[in-house]
Amino acid sequence: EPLLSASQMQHLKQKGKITYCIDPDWLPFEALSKQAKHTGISAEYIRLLQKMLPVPLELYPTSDWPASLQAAKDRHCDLLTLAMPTPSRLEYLNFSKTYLDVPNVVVTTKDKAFIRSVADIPDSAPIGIRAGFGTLELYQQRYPQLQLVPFHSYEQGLVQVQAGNLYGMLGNMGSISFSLQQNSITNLKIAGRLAEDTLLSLACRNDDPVLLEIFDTLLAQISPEQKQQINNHWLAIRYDQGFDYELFWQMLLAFVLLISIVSISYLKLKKLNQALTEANIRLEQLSQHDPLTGLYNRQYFEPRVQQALALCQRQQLPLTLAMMDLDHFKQINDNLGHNFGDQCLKDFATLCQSQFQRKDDLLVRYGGEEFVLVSVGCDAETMQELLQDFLQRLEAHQVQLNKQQGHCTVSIGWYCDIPPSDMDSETLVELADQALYLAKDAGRNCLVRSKAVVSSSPDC
Ligand SMILES: Nc1nc2c(ncn2[C@@H]2O[C@H](COP(=O)(O)OP(=O)(O)OP(=O)(O)O)[C@@H](O)[C@H]2O)c(=O)[nH]1
Repeated sequence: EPLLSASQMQHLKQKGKITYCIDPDWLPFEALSKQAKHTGISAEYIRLLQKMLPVPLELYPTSDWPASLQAAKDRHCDLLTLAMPTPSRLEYLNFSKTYLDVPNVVVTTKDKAFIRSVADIPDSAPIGIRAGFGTLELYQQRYPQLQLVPFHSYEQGLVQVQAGNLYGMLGNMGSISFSLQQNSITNLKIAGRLAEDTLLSLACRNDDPVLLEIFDTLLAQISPEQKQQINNHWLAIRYDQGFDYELFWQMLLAFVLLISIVSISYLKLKKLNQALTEANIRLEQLSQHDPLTGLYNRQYFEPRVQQALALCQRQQLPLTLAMMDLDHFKQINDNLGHNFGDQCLKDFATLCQSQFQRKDDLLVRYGGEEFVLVSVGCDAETMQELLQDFLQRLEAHQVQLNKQQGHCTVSIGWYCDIPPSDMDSETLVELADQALYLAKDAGRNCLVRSKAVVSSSPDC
């Protein structure tokens, strides 16, 4: 089926040819080459349209765009290839449906914020725009608050943006990108896309309404794929979205929030860990120490004495184990009260700690009023002196609680020797214990060394 009706065909044949005007300097959309040839996007559309027409499409060359508009007004040409419908143009032109839709963008220096709409352009900031184009008319009408400064070329405007005299330059993405590339401008950025696109149509002289019908029909024949191919050829210029400050701040805020949450959680966790560590230390303390005297308890003693024994056996060192039992402690309790008894135990422990201060000395509350000293490496002579001195210091010490006063003494059975390799800790304790009984038997407040159990008399 033919595209055009018989009457439309007849009309065209009567005309003989169709003349058109272009903007001779508006790449990538259209231009006249040095060889006076029509080039750019509209040239490709003209080629496609020509294939569907029975009569030639003929370029009517002009010196500039206003001259093309004037030529259309004067009916020197039947068509304008790419034009925006504006009220003034509608007086002498009809416009086809939009066949080219190009985003409008704003170019600024790189330090400016991202622009999403006209509202993001600061008040009274001068914005450059191409003079004589439909876009100027459109923005003047829609946004009277904008300080639009018309320029006769994009280049002139962009230079002013670079110089800081303009906040930005507004224009369609195709022309702007082309101008940036042509002039090798790299210190500007496309700061944002505006809501309104440049919608371009084919304009036909309005005294010949059949022309509009014909070109609307023919343009509808051009497939989206063909349009895409043309666009890809001329408009596929990658452009920098610019630095999105809004996104940057949002991301920074999110980052700060995240860091805060992590830090707070970390601090809470650290506090909990600290509390846990402290609780563990306390627990360990409790599990290893006697609460009344602060000395190690019997539970702690068992593995330690085995370690000390093994060490001395291995390294042939003298090992001391002194079993110390307070004398007549029941009587002290009975006569002066249980609290006074407690005070005696505490004072005993304090004196003991001050007497046996070596790093490896182990002092243990072994039972009620029974204590053990384990010491590694000290020879028997020195130990004898230390223990003897301790007996005297304890005897001389006055225990005081409230207004009560008293003294306590201790009996000590002690082992001090390089332990034989077959000796175990139970035997060691037993030897000291036996010596302690001898010390008790000998009248208390004295020392008995286990080795000398049989042969020597107590050292009381
Ligand atoms: N105040 C007080 N007394 C305790 C504690 N643990 C044990 N005792 C008492 O210590 C006394 C030990 O008495 P005994 O075993 O008869 O020994 P003793 O009276 O010291 O007699 P000898 O050891 O033979 O000199 C008992 O009366 C216990 O109640 C304690 O933590 N505090």
